[in-house]
Amino acid sequence: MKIKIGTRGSKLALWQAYYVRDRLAKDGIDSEIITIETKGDKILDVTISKIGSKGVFTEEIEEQLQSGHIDIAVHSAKDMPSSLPKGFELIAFSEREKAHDVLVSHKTIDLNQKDLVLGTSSTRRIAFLQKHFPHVKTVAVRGNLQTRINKMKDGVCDALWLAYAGAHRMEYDDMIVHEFDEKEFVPAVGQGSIAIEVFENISEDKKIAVRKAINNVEAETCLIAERSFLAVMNGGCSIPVFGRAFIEHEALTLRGGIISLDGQTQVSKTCSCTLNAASKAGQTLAEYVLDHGGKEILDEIRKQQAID
Ligand SMILES: NCc1[nH]cc(CCC(=O)O)c1CC(=O)O
Repeated sequence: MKIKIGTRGSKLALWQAYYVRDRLAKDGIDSEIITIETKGDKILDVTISKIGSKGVFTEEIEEQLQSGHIDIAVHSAKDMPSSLPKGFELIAFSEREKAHDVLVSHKTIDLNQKDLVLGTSSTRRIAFLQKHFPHVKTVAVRGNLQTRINKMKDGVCDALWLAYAGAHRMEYDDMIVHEFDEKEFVPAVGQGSIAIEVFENISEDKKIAVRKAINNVEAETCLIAERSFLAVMNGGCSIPVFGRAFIEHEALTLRGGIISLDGQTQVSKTCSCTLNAASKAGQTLAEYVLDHGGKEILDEIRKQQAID
């Protein structure tokens, strides 16, 4: 059996693809990596929230899955929309890296510093910043991590606000100058996990083998909770929705919510449930958040984004 692995061509995407290749190799499965360029890689001059459409990093890859040119696609779980086009499915989630956010810089950073500028285009991060450090400015810095680091060194910003997982995988540990507490700066749904996507035409043999080699049941259970939360919140990547589940003592805890773009209003809640109730817990949590002010925040954001 040989598995054709599709991936984006960025260094982080390739890291993830190599990780998957190595896991498959441990099970004696041969594989080949095929890189695919996506809209999200090509359009670098506007923020992702302005490109707007869901799946800017996934569409071209899904075409290759559908045509059978690749068997599986490797993604950052965080980049995956909560509902996939018909016939597509996530069949495995890798063991999770630490899910929190960090600041990466070539100099020391003091978040209380007046004229500080942070590089991020994530609405979730900008909203959290407005809430906790309203004096700090942000600037959108797009491109792969290496490009962003170079732009920062050129003076575009003082530090980049990144997922620890990406910074660590790209070996920028030495440049991590601040670690955000994930209880307050709750990560995006899926952050730190790698997801395997397939199309329904894949053979059952391949599907079982890939799942066995890659899937981590704990991560999968957490991702089921987070993604069912996201599905009900109906948030694309341009909505400041956050969600993070973890497992402790055989119970699942899920924290999730939404924050207004100006950081003034946040609706969030933490709940616990048994492991087999993960999907239901995500749904119930989202319904709670929407009913307790989340719906108004979402409507307001949609109105603003329609004007932009
Ligand atoms: N938004 C793009 C993206 N998708 C996944 C990661 C990081 C790695 C991960 O969480 O899997 C990043 C960069 C970032 O947010 O810093």
